[in-house]
Amino acid sequence: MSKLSDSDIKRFHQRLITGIDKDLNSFATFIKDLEEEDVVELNEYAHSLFISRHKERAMDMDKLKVFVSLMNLSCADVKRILSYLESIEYGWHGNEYILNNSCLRFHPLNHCKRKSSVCDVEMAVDIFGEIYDIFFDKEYGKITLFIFNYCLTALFIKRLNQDGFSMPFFLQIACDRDSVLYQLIEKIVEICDVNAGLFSNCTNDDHAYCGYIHQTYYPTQSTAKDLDDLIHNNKDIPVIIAGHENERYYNALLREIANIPNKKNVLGLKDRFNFLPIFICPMIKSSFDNVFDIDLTDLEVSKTYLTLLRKNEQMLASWVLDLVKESEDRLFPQMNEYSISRKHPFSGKIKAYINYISQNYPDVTLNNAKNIGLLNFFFKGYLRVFNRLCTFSLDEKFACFERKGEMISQTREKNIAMLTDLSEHDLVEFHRRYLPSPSGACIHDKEASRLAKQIEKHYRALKVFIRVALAAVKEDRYIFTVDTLQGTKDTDVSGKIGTVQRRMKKYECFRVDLRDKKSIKLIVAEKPLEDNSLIEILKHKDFANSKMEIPYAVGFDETGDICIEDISEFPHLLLAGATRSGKSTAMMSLLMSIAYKHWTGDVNVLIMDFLGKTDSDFAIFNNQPFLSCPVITSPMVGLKAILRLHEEMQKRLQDKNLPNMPYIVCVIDEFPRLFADIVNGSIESLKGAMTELLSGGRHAKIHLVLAAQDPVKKHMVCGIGNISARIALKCGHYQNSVAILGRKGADKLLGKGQMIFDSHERDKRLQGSFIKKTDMKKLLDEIKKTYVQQNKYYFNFDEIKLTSAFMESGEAILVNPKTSRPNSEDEKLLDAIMWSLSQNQIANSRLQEYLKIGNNRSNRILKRMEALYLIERLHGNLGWTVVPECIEDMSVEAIKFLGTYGRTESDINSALLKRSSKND
Ligand SMILES: Nc1ncnc2c1ncn2[C@@H]1O[C@H](COP(=O)(O)OP(=O)(O)OP(=O)(O)O)[C@@H](O)[C@H]1O
Repeated sequence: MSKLSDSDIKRFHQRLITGIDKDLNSFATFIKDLEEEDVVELNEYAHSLFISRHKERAMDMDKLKVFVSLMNLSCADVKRILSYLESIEYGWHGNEYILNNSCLRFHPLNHCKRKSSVCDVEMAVDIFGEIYDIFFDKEYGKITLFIFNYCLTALFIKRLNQDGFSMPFFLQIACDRDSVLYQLIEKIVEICDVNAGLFSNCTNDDHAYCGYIHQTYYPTQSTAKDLDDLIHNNKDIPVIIAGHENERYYNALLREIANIPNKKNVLGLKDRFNFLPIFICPMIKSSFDNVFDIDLTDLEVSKTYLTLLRKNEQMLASWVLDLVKESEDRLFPQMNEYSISRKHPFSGKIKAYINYISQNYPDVTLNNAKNIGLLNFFFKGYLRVFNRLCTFSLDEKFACFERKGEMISQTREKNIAMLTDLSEHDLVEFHRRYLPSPSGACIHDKEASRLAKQIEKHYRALKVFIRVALAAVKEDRYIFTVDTLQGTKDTDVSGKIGTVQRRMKKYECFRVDLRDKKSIKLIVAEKPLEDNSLIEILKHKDFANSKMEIPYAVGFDETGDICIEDISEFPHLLLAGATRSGKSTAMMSLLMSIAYKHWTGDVNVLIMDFLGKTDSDFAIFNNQPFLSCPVITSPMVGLKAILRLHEEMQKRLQDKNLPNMPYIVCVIDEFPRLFADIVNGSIESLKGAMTELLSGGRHAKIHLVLAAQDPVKKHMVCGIGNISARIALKCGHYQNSVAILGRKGADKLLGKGQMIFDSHERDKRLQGSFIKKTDMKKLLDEIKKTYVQQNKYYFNFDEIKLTSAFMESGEAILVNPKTSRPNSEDEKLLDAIMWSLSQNQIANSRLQEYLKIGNNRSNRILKRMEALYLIERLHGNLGWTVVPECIEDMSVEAIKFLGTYGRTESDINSALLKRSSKND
């Protein structure tokens, strides 16, 4: 019964079933209840009954087939057990590898993979030359080296598993089915399949006796069957799983296999999952943490290189066979009896090597180090085969490599060591290039790793394929880098972010940062981000060491990094946003940055605040030595200040001492109000001065910072087109965002200092810096103490002088006193204003009483006074408060009105004086 055909077995089976039906039934029940291990044991028992010598194994399998057929199991079960029994026949059995190829197995002296000895150094030089040309070819060497070593590892996968090692990655390569590269990979896999025969080298008459032909695996529609086939028939050999013709089944199988390491125990595959396939597909679409994806669709391998590999296939394949058959010698030459008897002989050596890799290449992730360590470990062993083939003396030296342009002569051991060092280096390079930071590899933080996987999963469900890797963990956030896999665009990642965030409810902050052209960043945090400490930036070493002329601590970017910008580079800045969006806060930060950095008088500052509040928030800076004059709140004075600044610019441009002069930064809050309150005659000169300051100010070291709620052209009046640095805070309407940035976006900001900043770099999204008033006060006090005025060109601007100079100037707003007579309504208004200026508060009833007029008329007058910014309604309809405390607080229109009817500056001042004396 040396070779039974299937029909023989069937016939025999049938006879036995009818003959001893009863006994078989009880045996069948018995066998059905057996565990997997029991079947193994039964098989071993059968082995001990039937097998005595290796040579008889082929026949033993037939006997086993009959044995199993007797069990009266269902056809599918019989097939399963038979395939299992067949599969356990070859591959690793302890330290021995049983070949599946009858010719290689039974004709050790006469088969296609015989090795020939290397008898002299000339031959050694030739062989080393060929090895070098194959594995270290500049263009294709690294690919070959990587795949070849991966295949060597696949041969030892069972032994690795037994020693508690698993490969961190399965391998998936994208390449064209008709490419030379595909043929190259097939050839490498075939060379490394120890069982495959090399027919061109066969000296036996009938090479069908080989009994084994290497085959690529093509997935079918039954993933379970595929898996069964692969596990049983492709264990302990490298195999390609090809996905060019059956993409759907291929993807299903890849997903199943990629998930197996997680559920090996559940599936009962713990000791049987001994294969390491290479997946090859036309295009990489999937994304798994444990699949090393390499897209080589653009690589064109030369035919000459493939020919070189083919030419050497006999040598290469015979070395593989030797490595496997003599693995104890090749891989563990110094292993003593003690280590052989140990349960895990591999572990120590490989672990030490992996540690060495991760220490020597700190940028390489842990899993990559493991991969490199394992791959090069087998390559080292592989090269050692050569050593055994050499019959010449160990001490004999030969030169086959160059170092620094010179051939170096050294022993063969040294030559081998040089090649293994080279392969280590190339493998590291290869990993750096193709697997820079896979998720789950460099993510040491458990939570981050879990999060990365979740993110990938949610995106995958939306058909967006990405690989997520951790870039940094900051106190309250994770920053991931995202690599898109083929077919996925960057915009797919940002487009689906909302859906992914909704599915990951725990994380309130989920942002994609696409600014860095090279990589996408994903910032994930449980709470909305709250970096805004101005003090943190001011005390940061980058701020202290900054060589910028006028550094401004703008805020924090999405990843939590600080952002500092140079005001002198802007050269002017427009800052705009809705009310309460954070404009004043941003300007405070800018002023604090100047105060903190420049305490020797190299930057002078002018602050104007036209918000119309009685107490300007900027008043906190009054008396700070870097200020050229107290905060200006009156547009009239503002007008004069701009004219003076313009004059200063012209003066400076003629002055050769300009380089030594301080910078002047002029900050104007609610800039449009400056124009609103200036009468026609002065508007043109103000416009002209502003426009010239904006275009030429930088050359005179003068920089403007303009803030506005609504920066539409007609409000800004002067040409702001050449203000290239712009900060948009939250806008109420997208049109405002367009007015500031030229595009939408700022309308989507959340407020509270969130900003979009365009300067030399566009579209920076920042959280503006913030400092509490109390801290600001403390800090300013400290700054004041340390301030030393060193710059002798200090730009001093005296507000009082400004006011009177303005009043005296030809452009005075008070036109020809006593030239007009008021009509009766104006007369009443005139009286009402003069009377009100002497009051703190007024009420409709009191006004009626004072002017002796009725309710309607009084209401009209109050409305006109409100329009002139003279009074403001109190809460709860409790009357009006009178706004101006001094003449500078009065609007230009009001002064003009009074002037038209002959009221002079001294009239106004004496009315105001009455009020202040009342307060005293
Ligand atoms: N960078 C920031 N971080 C945190 N909170 C901020 C920030 N900027 C502003 N805020 C908050 O928003 C409030 C309004 O800010 P701010 O007064 O600067 O706005 P604004 O745009 O100048 O308002 P308005 O136009 O009414 O003057 C502040 O009181 C503060 O609480």
